[in-house]
Amino acid sequence: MMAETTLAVSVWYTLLLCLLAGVAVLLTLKTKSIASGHGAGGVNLPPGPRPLPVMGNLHSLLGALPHHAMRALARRYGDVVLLRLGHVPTVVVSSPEAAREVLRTHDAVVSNRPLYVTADILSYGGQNIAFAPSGSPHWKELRRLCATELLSPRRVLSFRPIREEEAASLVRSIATAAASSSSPAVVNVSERVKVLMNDVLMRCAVGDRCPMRDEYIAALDEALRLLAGFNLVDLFPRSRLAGALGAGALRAAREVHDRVHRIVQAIIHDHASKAANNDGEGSGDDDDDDILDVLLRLQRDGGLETVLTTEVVCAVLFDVFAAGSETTATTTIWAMSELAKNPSVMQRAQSEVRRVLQGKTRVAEADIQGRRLPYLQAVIRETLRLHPPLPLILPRSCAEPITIMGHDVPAGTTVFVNAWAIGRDERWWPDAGEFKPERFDGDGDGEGMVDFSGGDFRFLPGGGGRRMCPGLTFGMANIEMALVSLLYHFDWELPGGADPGELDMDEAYGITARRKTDLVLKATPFVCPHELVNSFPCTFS
Ligand code: HEM
Repeated sequence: MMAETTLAVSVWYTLLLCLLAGVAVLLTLKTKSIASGHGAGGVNLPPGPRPLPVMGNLHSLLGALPHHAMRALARRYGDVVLLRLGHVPTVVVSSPEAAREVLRTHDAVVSNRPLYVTADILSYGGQNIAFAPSGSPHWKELRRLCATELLSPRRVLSFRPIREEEAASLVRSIATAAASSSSPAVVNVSERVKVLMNDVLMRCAVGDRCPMRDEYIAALDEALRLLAGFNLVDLFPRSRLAGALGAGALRAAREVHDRVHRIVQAIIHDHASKAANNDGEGSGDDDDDDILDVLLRLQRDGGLETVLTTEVVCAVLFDVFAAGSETTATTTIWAMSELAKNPSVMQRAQSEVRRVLQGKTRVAEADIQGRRLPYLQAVIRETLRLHPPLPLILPRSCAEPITIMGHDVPAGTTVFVNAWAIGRDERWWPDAGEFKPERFDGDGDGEGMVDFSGGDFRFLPGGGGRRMCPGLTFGMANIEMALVSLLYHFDWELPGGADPGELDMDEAYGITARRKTDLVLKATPFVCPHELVNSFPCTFS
């Protein structure tokens, strides 16, 4: 349903763009070419395609996903390309050197996000972590809280039982489905993994007891769709016509925002009354606290650089859920897709997992911690190289004029780092299009664990610099637990004897690069989950 709506919007939008292009050509308005790379007054602008009047270079992005179209432009014009998307001057960088200049050399100047009209509504006017101005005490305090409280290694560890329980429940449901059919179960892996990650994130964020969970998830899904950008009101913020034509997106953003806000307020109210019943002590044990418990405690205690109003609490919860669930589900689904497409890699990953967990009937995190599964970790990294869930990381905005690779970039320009294109570039990754986890495997013939904490600019799944993702440790723990559980308990193959090499790997349009079609695989139980050991026969090695 949502995919259909998105498609309808894109078709409508494409038609509108074509109309605008037609009008522009008919009027034959003269425009200044920026392809030469020289702007007025001897400014050395980055090269790029010639913009049309009104729409700028939007037509250059038509017919392909934005990160694909941007890679094609980089191949033609170079690693730093200037575009005008509607009214918005935009630079796209597509090499590690250029990314280093954005994320390290000019980090302080390029660390704000452009606050599009829809993002402004959905982020409570930039009061959340992802859209707050980077120099502000508010953002600094929220980032500090992420590091020390909300997403700290200790907090991530404290969510271990939630990860284990939810992964076990996924395994149980697949095993039960397999038991009820005479042949291996056909499993919609995409749907199951999305539910798993939604449930894990929801429990970590607001606890078990959220009666409005499904409604909240649906509203957040809609919010993510709107946040994908490329709405008329975002591209033409100064145009009254675009304002009128794009009023629907604005209305939808306000409506979703109100819905999310109402639900979170009710959840907060529920938490607050439970805390009151516990004499204000939350759960009583800091390690049992969910993220909302922590935020409410900090709100009560005060003494922060910023005031945690209810709006700020809602905005931070929005961040945690919206940023955390989609990225981890998308990565897990792509990892399973690549493994299904590359059976020898699947076999090697499964052998490692089954050797380490031999004799167990359920996956406990304590058994897989540390470097016990180096090949599986290499599989996750290789997945993130080929399928970074945020292919253009998140947009940055240039506060002052800067120079990138010798090109002048004016203040106010939106900057995209095409992490997807960099990860697939033969110049830095031999056999770039192939799924070869060995390149990340310190024990194999690869170069070992490439740093993915933003220090190696060939590999930027979590972005870099001061705005780098604060949730990577949390995300990786969720992804690893899901993959280990799926690989340990089941053998997987494509249904109907389909050729693995033919598996559809197309991406859908959106803020994240998810699969276009659901991943559907055949699951044959290999190790029975604990609760079902005596219920039906499983294959044991
Ligand atoms: C594999 C999992 C994940 C990936 C690949 C990922 C990727 C990213 C990327 C590329 C950015 C933009 C960074 C930049 O502009 O340089 C980002 C920002 C962010 N991520 Fe993640 N993320 C993941 C998981 C999570 C999780 C689990 C959470 C929280 C529960 C989270 C919370 C955030 C937040 C709050 C920001 C905004 C940071 C800021 O603007 O200061 N992420 N993430």
